[in-house]
Amino acid sequence: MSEPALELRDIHKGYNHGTPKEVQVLRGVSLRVAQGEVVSMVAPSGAGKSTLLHIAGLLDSADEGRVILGGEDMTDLGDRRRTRARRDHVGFIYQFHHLLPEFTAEENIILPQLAAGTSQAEAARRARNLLEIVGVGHRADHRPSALSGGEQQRVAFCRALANEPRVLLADEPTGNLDPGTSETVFGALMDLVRETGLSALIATHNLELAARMDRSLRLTEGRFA
Ligand SMILES: Nc1ncnc2c1ncn2[C@@H]1O[C@H](COP(=O)(O)OP(=O)(O)OP(=O)(O)O)[C@@H](O)[C@H]1O
Repeated sequence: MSEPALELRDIHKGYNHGTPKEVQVLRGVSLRVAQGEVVSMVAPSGAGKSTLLHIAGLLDSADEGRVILGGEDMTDLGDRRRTRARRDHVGFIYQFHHLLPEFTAEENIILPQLAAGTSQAEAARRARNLLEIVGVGHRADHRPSALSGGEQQRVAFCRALANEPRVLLADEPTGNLDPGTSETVFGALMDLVRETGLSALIATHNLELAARMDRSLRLTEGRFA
C-alpha cells in the first residue's frame, strides 16, 4: 500500500490564555488520509478544527505528536524547510476567499505558480484548465470584485490547487455562502478534487456535504470519536 498523503500521530495542542490554566484543545488526534481520499471533519464550533488544520498544514506546531506528509516526517523542520514543505505539499482553502483584489481571477492563480518557479506559459495553461473544471473559465479575465461570492470561492479553490499540492486542507470552504450556492460550489470543489486525484481533509458544519465525502470524522473532546 502506498504512503498516506497525510498522517497525524497522537497530536496534542493547548493554549495558555495568559493565565496559568491551559486550555487543552487537541488531546491525542490521530488520522491517516490515503492518496486520493477525501475526508470530512465535523465538529462543534470551538472544538479545534482550525487548530488541527493549521497543524496538519504546517502553519502551527503541535505540543506533542507527529505530522507526516507524503511519507515525510515534517514535525521537526526548521522555519525555511517548513515554509518550503508547506508550499510544495499543501493547498489551503478558507471560508473567505482572500483573493488579491487588484488581479484578475487568472492572475490570482498564476501568481503562486510563478513564486514556485513555474513558467508563465505553463502557469497560465494550468490556471485556465482549473477555472474550466470549476465552471468559471469565462470569468478568467475578471477581477474578484466583478465575481459573485460563489465564483470568487471557486477561483480560490483553483488557486489552492495551482502548485499541485499533495493534500488539500479546507476550513468551512462554503461556510459563507447561502445553501443553494454552497451546494453548487461544493460540487465544483469535489469535481476539482476528483479530477486531480488529490487527497483532502475538509472541515464543515454541513452534515449533508460531509456525507458526500469518502469518510466522515467527528472531532469531540479533542479527539476523533
Ligand atoms: N491562538 C490562540 N490562542 C489562544 N486560544 C486559541 C487560539 N486559537 C484557538 N484558540 C482556542 O482553541 C479552541 C479551538 O479553536 P479553533 O479555532 O481551532 O476551533 P474551531 O473548531 O475551528 O472553531 P470554529 O468552528 O468556531 O471556527 C477555542 O477555544 C479557541 O478559543
